[in-house]
Amino acid sequence: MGVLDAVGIQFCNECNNMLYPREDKVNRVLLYQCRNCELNVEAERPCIYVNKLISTLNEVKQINTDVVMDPTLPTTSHINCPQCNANQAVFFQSYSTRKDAKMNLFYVCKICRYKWTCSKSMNSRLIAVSLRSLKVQNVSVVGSGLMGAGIAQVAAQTGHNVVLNDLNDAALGKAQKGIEKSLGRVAKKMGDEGAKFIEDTMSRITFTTSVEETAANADLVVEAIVENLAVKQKLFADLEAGASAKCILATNTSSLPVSAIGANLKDTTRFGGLHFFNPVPMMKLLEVIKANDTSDEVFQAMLDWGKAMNKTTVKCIDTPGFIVNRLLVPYLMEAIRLVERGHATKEDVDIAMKLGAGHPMGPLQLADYVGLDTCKFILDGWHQEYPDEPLFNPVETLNKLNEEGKIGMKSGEGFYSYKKK
Ligand SMILES: CCCCCCC[C@H](O)CC(=O)SCCNC(=O)CCNC(=O)[C@H](O)C(C)(C)COP(=O)([O-])OP(=O)([O-])OC[C@H]1O[C@@H](n2cnc3c(N)ncnc32)[C@H](O)[C@@H]1OP(=O)([O-])[O-]
Ligand SMILES: NC(=O)c1ccc[n+]([C@@H]2O[C@H](COP(=O)([O-])OP(=O)(O)OC[C@H]3O[C@@H](n4cnc5c(N)ncnc54)[C@H](O)[C@@H]3O)[C@@H](O)[C@H]2O)c1
Repeated sequence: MGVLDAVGIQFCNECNNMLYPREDKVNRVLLYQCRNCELNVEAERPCIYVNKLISTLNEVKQINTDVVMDPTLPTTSHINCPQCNANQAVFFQSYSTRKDAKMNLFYVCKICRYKWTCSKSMNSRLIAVSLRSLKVQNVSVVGSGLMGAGIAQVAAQTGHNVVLNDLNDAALGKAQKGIEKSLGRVAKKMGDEGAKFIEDTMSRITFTTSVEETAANADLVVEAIVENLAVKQKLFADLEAGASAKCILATNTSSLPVSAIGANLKDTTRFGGLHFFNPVPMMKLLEVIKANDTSDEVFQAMLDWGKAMNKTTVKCIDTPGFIVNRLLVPYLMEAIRLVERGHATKEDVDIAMKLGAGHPMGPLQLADYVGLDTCKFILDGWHQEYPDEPLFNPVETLNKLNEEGKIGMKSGEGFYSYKKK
């Protein structure tokens, strides 16, 4: 872009008009001020990017695609990119000196950086939605394993500032490599913009072993550590001690009661469940769980954040397995029982469910993918809790494979072998 005056564009929370940056010279801080109402707020960051546009026929060409990194700009998930179809675009209004010029909105895709414009017809709704989702900007993720790394990656991809926490540097190093690898798979579909996309995304993630640093500036903390009630409860006590009063605390548990995990918090209204699916970058669903005390405001903010993460959200109360796992656990276990009874081979069960029910993986493949240790852990827990429910009865083959250390893809063998030949 040529040499243009610097102006950050943000929209007013009160009346949806544009906010203008202004320097408070006495206190030396950057402010955003509305020219329509009284709103006058301190900018979250003392920095604005250049995205002023000259209203000419070539407006779109003049947009600097670096605006996707501008933390002051809203992001919409309600419009799909005409080039790559992703629904994560930053948007802003045109600046025009001509009286007769229509007000246009300009979009830049956060994924492939395609630039486009369209008229302002739908913008009130768009802006309202985006402002709500912007409430959560700083996301901390605790546990950098399979799920935590994926959640951190998607949060960073969608423009959040992310802190990723684990117990030691070895775990964080592994997570970093995993995220880079996954981003590489996404980026290879982006052509020339791919390398920059990886760099930008990685630059938004801070890796730490400090719980204090994890809690300090977070608007939302998502916990994805080991599936153990006491360990999770202790972590949340530590997080609550270091987090701001309005920080939302959420668990990604697969099988434990959400309310029990948050039971010892001083403020249980800010706590709920955010259940992601593996692999997080690919799976489009997020289950949002209202625990016993989750406030309506917190629940809405979690739903909004799910959209900002580019996931489709479904709501569920705090019931075992929520929606997906309540149906998936019996289904996977019934598939194993069917093979145990000798009614069909494991290969045929998997083919049948792929081709006959349209599933991307058959149930035994999926059990291997999830991990047979995880499957057993969930089943045993539910069997203990609900001994009269035959769907949760122990499954012999599952126990045997676990005893043999064949716990699925991650160990190289489960129902199938994944060893490189
Ligand atoms: C007792 C029971 C216990 C239940 C436990 C429940 C656990 C939990 O609570 C709930 C769950 O999560 S339940 C589990 C819920 N999960 C399910 O149900 C999963 C069901 N499975 C699926 O949806 C598909 O098989 C996959 C999406 C996994 C793979 O897709 P595919 O087509 O079969 O095979 P492909 O050839 O490999 O990949 C194709 C392309 O996809 C892309 N890509 C893939 N992974 C990526 C990543 N990590 N990053 C980035 N990109 C990734 C990539 O572009 C790749 O191309 P490339 O050229 O290779 O780079
Ligand atoms: N694997 C799945 O398919 C899946 C899907 C949805 C939800 N979940 C849930 O997500 C959570 C994590 O599962 P995962 O598969 O990512 O596990 P994982 O074993 O891959 O990762 C867990 C990570 O948490 C770290 N950790 C343990 N205690 C910690 C602590 N006190 N502080 C910081 N880090 C700690 C471990 O070092 C490890 O890196 C579990 O609650 C699980 O039920 C798993």
